[in-house]
Amino acid sequence: MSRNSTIANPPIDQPLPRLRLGTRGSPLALAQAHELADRLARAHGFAKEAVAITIIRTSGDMIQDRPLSLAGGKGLFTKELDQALIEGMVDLAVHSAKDLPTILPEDLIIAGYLPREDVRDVWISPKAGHPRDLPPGSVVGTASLRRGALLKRLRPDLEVRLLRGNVETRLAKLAAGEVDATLLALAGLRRLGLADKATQVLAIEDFLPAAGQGAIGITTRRDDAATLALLAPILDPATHVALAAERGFLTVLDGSCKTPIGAHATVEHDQVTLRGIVLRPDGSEWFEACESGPLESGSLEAARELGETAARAILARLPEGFFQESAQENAQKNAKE
Ligand SMILES: NCc1[nH]cc(CCC(=O)O)c1CC(=O)O
Repeated sequence: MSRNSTIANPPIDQPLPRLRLGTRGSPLALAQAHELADRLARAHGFAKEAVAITIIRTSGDMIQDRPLSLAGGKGLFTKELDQALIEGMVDLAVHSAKDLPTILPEDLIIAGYLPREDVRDVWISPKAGHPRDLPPGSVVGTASLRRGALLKRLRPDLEVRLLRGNVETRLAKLAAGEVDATLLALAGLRRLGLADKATQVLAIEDFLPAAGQGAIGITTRRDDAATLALLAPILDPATHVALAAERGFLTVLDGSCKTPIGAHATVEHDQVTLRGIVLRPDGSEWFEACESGPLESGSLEAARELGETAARAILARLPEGFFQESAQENAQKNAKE
């Protein structure tokens, strides 16, 4: 660049805030990162390019051959992102809230969540419009213990098989006839522009979603006031309250991904309502709870306690040895495959 051109073209842009955003590299993670970057840029009137998206590969992305519940469970999608934040390589990280562990490293916090997408699961099958209509003995692929157990609750005769990979990979395996049907989150399909692949959106009563499903969570360093201030206008308080309740529920029960657990909280008419369920992996037995309480202003703590109360109501009713049996059942089933 010659000296002349520099003089002729003085910088006219405002200095851009440089935010480095860490994300996994899957198409869904990238779609979520772009959604966050767009919202930040719109809220502050700066160019989207001011948010530098940095892809970070996580252990969860590398393990493809076994269920993540056997590979260490929660944290596999976040550990490397956490490290990048702590080391100051990135200023914020974006996650599917569903994949965020209940405990974060001391230096990090969940700054909040974007407004939640539809929380429901969908059914995808060329063979039947609903799980009820699938021929006896058909094979359904899923990597989710929760979806497998909820499905077996409705249809004990179906075979549930492990189906891993990102959303597109799973759809390709279904199209290739590896399984007769699969279940996915509507939110993920929407973000990928693939919502038309859904055969049927499943009722929340039959398929209670995973804690955090449909929400995008953002983590930052606890002491990074500048990043937290930039995020404030785009975060959704109602989603944060609902997620606090769902995560409270999960924390008391089991964060290890070895038990099928569903949790869904809503915030309406100044009330928080949480429904939770714990099932045996084969869907033969289940335990439910529902808790409601007033929404006090800024009451993340109250919401978390509500979730914990619901979880304790279930814990009190679980047969002795429930979690060990569940983990064993899970391990045996996977050993057979
Ligand atoms: N574990 C993978 C994952 N994490 C978040 C979503 C969907 C998007 C969301 O729930 O926000 C998915 C795929 C799926 O469950 O279909």
